[in-house]
Amino acid sequence: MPGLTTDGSALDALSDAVDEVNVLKGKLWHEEPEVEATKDKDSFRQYDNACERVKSFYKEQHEKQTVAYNIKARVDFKSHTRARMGIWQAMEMLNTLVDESDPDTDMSQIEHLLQTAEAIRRDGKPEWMQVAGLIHDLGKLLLFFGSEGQWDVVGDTFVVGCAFSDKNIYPETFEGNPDSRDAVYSSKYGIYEPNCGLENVMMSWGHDEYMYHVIKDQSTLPYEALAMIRYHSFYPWHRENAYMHLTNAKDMIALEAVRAFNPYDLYSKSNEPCDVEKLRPYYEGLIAKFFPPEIDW
Ligand SMILES: O[C@H]1[C@H](O)[C@@H](O)[C@H](O)[C@@H](O)[C@@H]1O
Ligand SMILES: [Fe+2]
Ligand SMILES: [Fe+2]
Repeated sequence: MPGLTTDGSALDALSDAVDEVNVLKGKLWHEEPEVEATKDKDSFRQYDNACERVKSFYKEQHEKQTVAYNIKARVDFKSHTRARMGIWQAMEMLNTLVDESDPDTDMSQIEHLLQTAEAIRRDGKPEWMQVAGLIHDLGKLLLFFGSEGQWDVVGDTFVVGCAFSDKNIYPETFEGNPDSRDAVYSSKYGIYEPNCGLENVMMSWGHDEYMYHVIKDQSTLPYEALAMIRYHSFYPWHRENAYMHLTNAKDMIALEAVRAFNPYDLYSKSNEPCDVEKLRPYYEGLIAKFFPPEIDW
């Protein structure tokens, strides 16, 4: 700040205050997530014995998510606004989608969003985190906004532009991706510098990345909420520790956030359906705290 002089003791006081805020924040959301699941937690994400629908989804996705496609998707995204509507309206619009990549839920998307948010709320987590749960999959609206299929909307995400990690689901299916035969794109660092930070890498295009770009300047949600949304499908990273050679110190904050969020997203899928109309007033109140009535999509 121009003209502001800070002596040593003012800096100490500031750093104490930051510590205090972190402790408070920590109490609120880093602590061990407690989420009930009505089935065994190890029975989620069983891809070896998943149905054909899931297997053929990933084969197609892994073959088609190339660097060239990802650049095109970002240019398309920036070139126009697809819709203007509020968050609740977006949730209703999404409701007709059946996610072909998901072995764990047959529920509608609005149910899944409310189940995630409700699990976070029951565990006493802050409002911004409940909102992150409520909206984290809204990027699947891409399907109604001219996506090429489900392969560029849903499923786990990974990095393009460098070697595909074998910690991805069905890693052998990347053989059909032309980038795996490109000398640069198939090397460990590819087009990236070591530890350049995830902000500087190109994630496979889909609902996480799209939703992050939609809300980053249109809501007052904190960085941790944006990270939860942007990386919630990046299982090879947040669950398997892959791609760490590209991450930096800031990403460790994102990682902590995504790991705190993940159990609510995954394990709430087995829970009882929610009463949408009963919950609506509560969540509309929360949405209004972080979003204007309508946003650009
Ligand atoms: O099946 C997918 C899963 O692989 C993703 O990681 C998740 O974010 C999607 O919402 C889901 O439905
Ligand atoms: Fe998702
Ligand atoms: Fe989800």
